[in-house]
Parts: sequence; C-alpha cells; structure tokens
Amino acid sequence: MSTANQIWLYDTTLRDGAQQEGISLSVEDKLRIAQKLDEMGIPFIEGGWPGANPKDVQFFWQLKEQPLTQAEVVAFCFTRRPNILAAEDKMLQAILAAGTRWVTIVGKSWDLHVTEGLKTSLEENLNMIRDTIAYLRSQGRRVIYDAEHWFDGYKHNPDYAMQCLKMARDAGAEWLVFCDTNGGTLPHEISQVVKEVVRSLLEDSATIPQLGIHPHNDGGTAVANAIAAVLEGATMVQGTINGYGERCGNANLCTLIPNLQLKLGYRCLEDWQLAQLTATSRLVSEVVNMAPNDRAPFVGRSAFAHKGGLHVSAVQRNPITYEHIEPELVGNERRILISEQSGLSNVLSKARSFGIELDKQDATCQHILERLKTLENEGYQFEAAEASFELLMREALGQRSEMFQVKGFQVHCDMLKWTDMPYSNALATIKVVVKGEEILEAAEGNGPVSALDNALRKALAKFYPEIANFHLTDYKVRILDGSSGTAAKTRVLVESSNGKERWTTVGVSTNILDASYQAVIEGIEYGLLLKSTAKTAVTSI
Ligand SMILES: CC(=O)SCCNC(=O)CCNC(=O)[C@H](O)C(C)(C)COP(=O)(O)OP(=O)(O)OC[C@H]1O[C@@H](n2cnc3c(N)ncnc32)[C@H](O)[C@@H]1OP(=O)(O)O
Ligand SMILES: CC(=O)C(=O)O
Repeated sequence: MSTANQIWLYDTTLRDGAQQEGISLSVEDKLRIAQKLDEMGIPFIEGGWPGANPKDVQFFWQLKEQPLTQAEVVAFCFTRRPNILAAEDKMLQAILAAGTRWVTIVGKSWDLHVTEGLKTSLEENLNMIRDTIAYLRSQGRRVIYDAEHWFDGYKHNPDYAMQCLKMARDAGAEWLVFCDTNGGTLPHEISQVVKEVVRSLLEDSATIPQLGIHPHNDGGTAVANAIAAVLEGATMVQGTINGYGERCGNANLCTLIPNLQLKLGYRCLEDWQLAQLTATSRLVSEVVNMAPNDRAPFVGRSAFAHKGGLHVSAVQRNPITYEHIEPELVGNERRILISEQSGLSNVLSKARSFGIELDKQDATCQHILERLKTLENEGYQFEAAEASFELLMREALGQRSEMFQVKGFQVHCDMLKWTDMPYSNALATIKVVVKGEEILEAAEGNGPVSALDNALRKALAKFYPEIANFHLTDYKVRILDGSSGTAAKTRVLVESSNGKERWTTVGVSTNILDASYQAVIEGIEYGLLLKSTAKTAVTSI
C-alpha cells in the first residue's frame, strides 16, 4: 500500500465495542471478529484488556496458537496505579504476558479526573504516564498513547493537558491519540484543538509524533469529528464496526472508512478490501447478536434501496442520479422496492428480477401497478413480501397456474392449564383439490397457524414431495388500525424456506387467522413455483 495520504485504521470493536450495553463476546466470538478484520486488512486490532477479565487473557493466548495474517493485535491497559513502581503493577505484567508487539496505554489528561477520579496529585499522574510508557518501552513494546478526555481536559486546563501529552511523547509513545471520551465535542472544536496542539508540539520539536483520534458518538458527530481531526493531520482513526461502543458508541468505521477513502482521497484499505465492508458489518452484527441497522450509511440494506417511482426511473437511466457512490465499492447492492410509492419503472425492474420481460406500453403493466396500489391501500405491504408480488404479477400475466385449490378449513384451539404453564394445542382440518383429486386432511400444531400449515403440507405431500423441505422461518403480525379494536385489520408476513432459499408472503384481513392463512398458502405456492421453474428465490440463504 502506498503511504501517501495513508490512514492507519485501528479497530476497537473487541474492547470499546464490547463495552456497549447488550454485547457480551465469548473468546470464540472475539477470534471470529478478529479474523474477519484481519482479512479485511485492518492494520491495528485492539484485542481487549488482558488482566481485566479471564476471557481477554485467554483471547491473547489463543492468538498465539492461531496468529493473524497481517494485523497487529494490540493489548490495552491504563497507566500504573499511583505511588507504585510500574514493574510492580499487576496490570502491566498482564499486558506484557499477552505478548503483543504493540500496546495501547490510556492516561488522564483532564486535571479534574486526576484529582477526583484517581485521587492523586497532578504531578503523580505525569509520573504515572512517564513510568508506564518508559517501562513498556524497556520491555521491547511499541506504545500507542490514548489521551483520555483529551478535548475536555484541554478546554479546562490546556497547559496541564499539554504537559501530559508531551510526557507521553518524551517517554517513547509512537502515537498520540486524542480521545473524545465523553463524546460531546463538535467538529469545529476538534479542528481548532488539534490545530493548536500541532502548533504547540512543533514549538519544541521539528517533527511531531504520529497523531490519532478516538471519538465517541454522544453528540452524534463521532464520524465528523474523526474526519475533522484527519483534516488537521491525524493519521490514525480509532473506531468500531457498526459504531458499537460505550453509551452511544464509537466512530463507526463502516461510515468513516468509505468517507475517508472515496470522498476525501485518503488510503485506508485496498479496493478489494473495501469491498468487504458490508459483509464485515453484517458478520459482526451477527456475532454480537444485534440486528443490523438497515439504514446504516454505505453498508445498510436500505443504503442503496430505491422506493419512489421517480428515483427508480432515474436511477435506471443513470445510477448517479440518486446514489452518492457505486454500492459495489463497499460490497453493497442496489435494490428496487415495490410499494404504493412505485411507478411503472419499479414494476418493470422487479419483473426483470423475476425473469419476466415486460413492456412499459403494455396495458398489463399499468394494471399490475394499479392492483399493487389498491392492495397497499388495503394494508398489504409488498416491499417486504416480494414473493407475493411475484405471484400477483404472474396472475396478471396469466402465468399463475393453479397448483392446488383450498376448498375450506377449520381450526380448533384448546388452551389448557394443567400446571402453572398454560399449554395450547390446535387441530386443523383442511379440504384441498389437487390435480382433480379432493383431499381431506387433519394435523395438529402448537398454535392455529402451525396446525393449518401442517395440515396443508400433509395434504399436498403426495403430489409435491419437495414440500417436506419447506419450513415457516418467521411470522410477523402488525395491527394496522389499532383504534378499531377487534375489528382492526391485521397484516401478517410469513417467511418460508426450503433450506436453500427464503421468501416472504403477505396476508391482510380483519381476522388474524385468515390473514395468516393467506400468507401461509402463498408461501407454499411460491415454494412450489420455485421448484417447478427452477428459478432463484428472493433471498438465498
Ligand atoms: C475511557 C475508557 O473506556 S478506558 C476503558 C474502560 N474499560 C473498562 O473499564 C472495562 C474493563 N475494566 C475492568 O475490568 C475494571 O474496571 C479494572 C479491572 C480495569 C479495574 O477494576 P478495579 O480495580 O476493581 O477498579 P474500578 O473498576 O473500580 O476502577 C477504578 C480504579 O481505576 C483507577 N484508574 C482509573 N483510571 C486510571 C488510570 N488511567 N491509570 C491508573 N489507574 C486508573 C482508579 O483510580 C480506581 O482505583 P482505586 O479503586 O484504587 O481508587
Ligand atoms: C480510550 C477510550 O476508550 C476513551 O477515552 O474513550
């Protein structure tokens, strides 16, 4: 990688990211994330705080057995405790035992934290910074110095903050990183402070150490703050995947990296590595067990999703009309949504994705659009149920052959209370005509929808054996006009799978069973359509 305009990425998902409420990582989770970040080309991965908990100790041991390919894994720790020798501090022994080449030391910059948090003198804090870094250097470690509460400290007492920073530099830290620990600083303040600090550092040395930034997102400006620091000369950015972190999180690397590289011309990653950003974001959200943010810039599912008819029409003529970058650059993809906001362009585009060629002049196209808008007005939502939309389209085109016909069904539900735990059991009977034969079938389930699904699948199994692989994988219910009480309309979205692919269907009714039934039946029909046409479903697993 060329070093001109290079930015050194420092990922702290495994340490600061793990400080987010709701995240708890196992050693295996940490290893999986570290391997992905390594593969993506992140040069510094902060692995955790060895000595703070057994998992972090174990993580560094495991890495000795399965080393990463290119990344430096960094061990994190604070300065020695007041009034002891650095060599006697158990925490510093623990980070030495972690065996990394690089360590990050966090130290106080704000006088208030020294006197009220550490309960020590300003002078002793300076000694703690000096002794810790000098000791680690004497043990062959390279040191990154995270100046905690840098901006707040500098605002309150710039002289003391600068003494701390220069102490870290003089003791041998190779990077000085400005932390906006409380996350409330604004971009223009970041620019001003970094500018003043650079000037001050140049007063007593012709060269300045490498500078970094570690912003938190309490004011919602962490990414903008990181950019502001970079524009003033910082060359390391510390952040996390998906912005996870203490309180409101850290600078989101998934937003920051593409802005730096694609908008500002800095070099963070090779192009092929940048194209792994979306996959990395999704893998990390899966490992930490947090739903991905669909609206995340660059990597969210909706980041390049076009809904409005005008947008779709223009984007198909030239994508730059409504896209700020090419989605593929960050490994994302363009999506065309279908809804009441659609125009003919959406319908044509969706048809193409279903393998159907339509002509805009064809009256059927207009008919499909009108039917879509009417149904959406009744409460259907096709954006999330593309399988139902494909069935609607095929019906309009005379391409929806009848695979079975449901003549009627009954569901009987029991709510039993044998013990403290209520127990529900449902029995469904269904009459279906398949290929001219009338079938009457019954099946049980733990609720009415599963009983109905089981009965229908049982009735069809003889004719369509592939049905044995179909499963209901998700079931979502939404009350559409809650003020109408039990007369309210219900929308049901059902996700089905055949083990290889997933698809979603929708049903709407004032009767929740009827809405579920519509969605379940279309789900089965769509699965059979997939098999009969050997086409690919809406989402591959
Ligand atoms: C800004 C940041 O995000 S820094 C990273 C923060 N991350 C974490 O805190 C997660 C991991 N932390 C832990 O597991 C624990 O807090 C530990 C193991 C580090 C410390 O645990 P404990 O010894 O029980 O102390 P506690 O958690 O109450 O922290 C306060 C102590 O840290 C000391 N301390 C705080 N900052 C520093 C510092 N920069 N240098 C030295 N000591 C410090 C305080 O003086 C206080 O010491 P005292 O109890 O002797 O008065
Ligand atoms: C070091 C760190 O996590 C902070 O100051 O926010």
